[in-house]
Amino acid sequence: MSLPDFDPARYDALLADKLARFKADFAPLGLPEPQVFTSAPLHYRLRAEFRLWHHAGRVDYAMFDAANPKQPILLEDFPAAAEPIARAMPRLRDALIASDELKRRIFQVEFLATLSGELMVSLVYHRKLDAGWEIAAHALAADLGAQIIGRSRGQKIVLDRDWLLEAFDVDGLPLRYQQIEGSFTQPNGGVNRKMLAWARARAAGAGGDLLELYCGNGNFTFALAPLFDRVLATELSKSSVRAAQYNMDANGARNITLVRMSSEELADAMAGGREYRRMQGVDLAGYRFSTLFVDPPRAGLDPATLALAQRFDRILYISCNPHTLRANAAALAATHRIAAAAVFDQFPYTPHLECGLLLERH
Ligand SMILES: C[S@@+](CC[C@H](N)C(=O)[O-])C[C@H]1O[C@@H](n2cnc3c(N)ncnc32)[C@H](O)[C@@H]1O
Repeated sequence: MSLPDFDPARYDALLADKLARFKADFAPLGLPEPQVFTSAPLHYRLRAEFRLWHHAGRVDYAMFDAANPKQPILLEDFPAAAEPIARAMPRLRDALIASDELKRRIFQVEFLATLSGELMVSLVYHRKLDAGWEIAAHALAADLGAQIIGRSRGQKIVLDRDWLLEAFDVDGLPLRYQQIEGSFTQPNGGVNRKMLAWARARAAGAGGDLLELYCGNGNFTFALAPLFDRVLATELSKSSVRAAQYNMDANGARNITLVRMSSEELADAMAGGREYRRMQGVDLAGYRFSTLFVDPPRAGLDPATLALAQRFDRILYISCNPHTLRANAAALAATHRIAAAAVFDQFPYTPHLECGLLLERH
């Protein structure tokens, strides 16, 4: 795949193509007309990662085209990057060029920004980082107004904190999220807010309790929890669960139980399988689940989780991969129909499309 051409003049036509493909793929499953949620055409990405290319005494941001992987494409800027990243990019490059401590054997930089305006910059090296690096990095952190992390093999130096605090509202509901370096967060902040609002609108009125799998740092959990009596939310990644725990307090959530468990384990526990120590104190049988919410990785739902989903009257499914979503929806077609659909243009100028389905029992 070649690098995207970020041309806002092409935005509408590219999205129309993706939408047409999505509608054609899902038509045999009885897809209702999807709601379409657009992205900002530029400066929409809250995460960006670049290689750093050393040449002629300087260093530049580089990306590689899969068709020509040995030839770096040097970048002056990155039009997709959110404003805090776009502002920091030239300043960071100039600071690297000016400081041997910061520049020596650096090979990668990862940016994470928030809608609340925070910024984290992870600098990744092929050498051990020492006190000299830390002094230079402190000056850089002050200059950029950013959290700086230094990484090399087996080493991670955090100058202040390795997380950001995101803050925004959805439907007037204020939401706060700790986002830990290296953990999953939705890349397109504006589109993420639209996904949260769509999920809330589809979940409204269901009542009862919610079971959520793949909850990450609680991105959807805290937006959906006020619509249900109780929520049981599960996630595999330790750091995401740690962030979700922090976010319980940050959002004043009182009706959520969070368990670190894979979807396969949760499906097994719900099917009356083996006893899980992590489920001690959780009265699974006491829940009155009306709705299952899933936002799985690209692979979609595994067979055990699909079998669990079959038992729910309502399944709200957010997916970053229409192919696995289609396969899962087809597997559920005997029991569930598609009651509502949406596409979210999280990844403009690429073939990727985020989508959502509300599946209801026939
Ligand atoms: C697409 S992300 C969604 C996270 C969250 N819903 C959000 O909006 O930020 C998928 C999440 O599934 C988690 N995950 C991956 N495999 C899993 C599994 N087998 N069981 C449970 N969670 C898993 C990942 O750690 C990641 O947090």
